[in-house]
Amino acid sequence: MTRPLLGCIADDFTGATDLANNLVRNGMRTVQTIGVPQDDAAPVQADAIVVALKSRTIAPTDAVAQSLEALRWLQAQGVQQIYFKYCSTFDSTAEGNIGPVTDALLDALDSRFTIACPAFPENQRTVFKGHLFVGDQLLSDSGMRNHPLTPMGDANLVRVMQQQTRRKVGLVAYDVVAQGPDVIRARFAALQAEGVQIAVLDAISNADLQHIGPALTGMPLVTAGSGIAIGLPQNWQITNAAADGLPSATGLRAIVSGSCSVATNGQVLRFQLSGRPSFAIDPLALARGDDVVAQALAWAAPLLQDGPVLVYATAEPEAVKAVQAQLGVAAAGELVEHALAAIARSLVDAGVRQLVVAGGETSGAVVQALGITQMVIGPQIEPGVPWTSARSGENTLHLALKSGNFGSPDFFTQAFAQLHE
Ligand SMILES: Nc1ncnc2c1ncn2[C@@H]1O[C@H](COP(=O)(O)OP(=O)(O)OP(=O)(O)O)[C@@H](O)[C@H]1O
Ligand SMILES: O=C(O)[C@@H](O)C(=O)CO
Repeated sequence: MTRPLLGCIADDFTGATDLANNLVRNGMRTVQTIGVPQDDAAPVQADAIVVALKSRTIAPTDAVAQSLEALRWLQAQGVQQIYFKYCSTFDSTAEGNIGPVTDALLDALDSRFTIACPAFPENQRTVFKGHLFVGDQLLSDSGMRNHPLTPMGDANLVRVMQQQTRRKVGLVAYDVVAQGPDVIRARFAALQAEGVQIAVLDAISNADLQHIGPALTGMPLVTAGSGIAIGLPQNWQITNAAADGLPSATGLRAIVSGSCSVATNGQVLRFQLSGRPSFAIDPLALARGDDVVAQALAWAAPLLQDGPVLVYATAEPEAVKAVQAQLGVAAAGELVEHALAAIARSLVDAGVRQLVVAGGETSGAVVQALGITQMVIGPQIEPGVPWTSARSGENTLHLALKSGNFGSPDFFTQAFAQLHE
């Protein structure tokens, strides 16, 4: 029997598969659960467990409560280390939820020190002198400054984190990280002597992540994006080459996209330009009560044999703002998520077994509508996005949950080519 070593709490669903992907690629057999499993669920046989929550933008007290519930369940599984996964763009507000959840987990673990590091160099997220870069831009100059729910107007992570926590925040800067684990550990000790309990870490390459990993051995809580996971499996001497096996893919192919990020807008356009069929969801038609779900399915039915087909609500920022002005931000989001989730379920009823979903909130809604409770992580499609397999009722599905900002322009056309049938 395999005892899980690493227990992870992810604050959204695409972020959870992103983390699980990095663990699998580095040899850890990983199971992803949707929400906290019921008490009577069978013990998980894996090296790592990722509990996917939808807690990024909910009220801080709810995010804390859900994260503590996940912690208790992971502790009951016997894990040795807890990993709180947030976005590589540190998506949060002045209230949280990264700070409050970190504080609550440290308290519950009776621990006095952890790190904070969203670096994911393979996806162009780097941290230098405590500042987060997205590609060549500071976080605060990137598209994230206009995010509707978690606008990021400050790239200085020590300052951002300090606003959200009652603990003292410090920095382990690049010159230390570059010197390897022993020097990093010595800096942790020096910071603790100064009363620091949360250390932001610089990292600009995978080599840095490999330096950081061993310095985290035995630390009860790690808080990070998915990048830090790249350096952790070596701490348990795990090199499980068969970590990414999935069953053969079957059935029809579709994409459901509710992400309005720059990357997803480009991917939708590229899919359309390649001549593949697509169906746009109009949120105002949904609000009028039109049966858009039935219309989408009637459109898709004759096309599915020659799929993939794309059903999308993805739109440019001006169009989204216009809809939000009429319906309200939260109501528009929920309406579209609901519709896309119902469409995904109907597509599966119609025989779709290979499904790409774009957007974290959208993925959450779709996965819940499909009644999925666990996902097996398979091979990586592109950095941060693996194929997974999951049971939905009687069916086995292949699912790819794509974070809004991840993936090359050809992602929607390329993803299916990587599945073997
Ligand atoms: N045309 C639209 N008008 C208004 N809201 C929309 C529209 N299309 C999608 N939405 C909503 O926008 C939100 C997009 O969030 P989602 O998390 O799915 O994507 P994302 O933020 O790009 O992804 P990620 O969280 O992975 O970065 C959802 O709530 C979705 O329902
Ligand atoms: O870390 C990231 O950027 C992603 O896994 C994510 O969380 C997007 O929602």
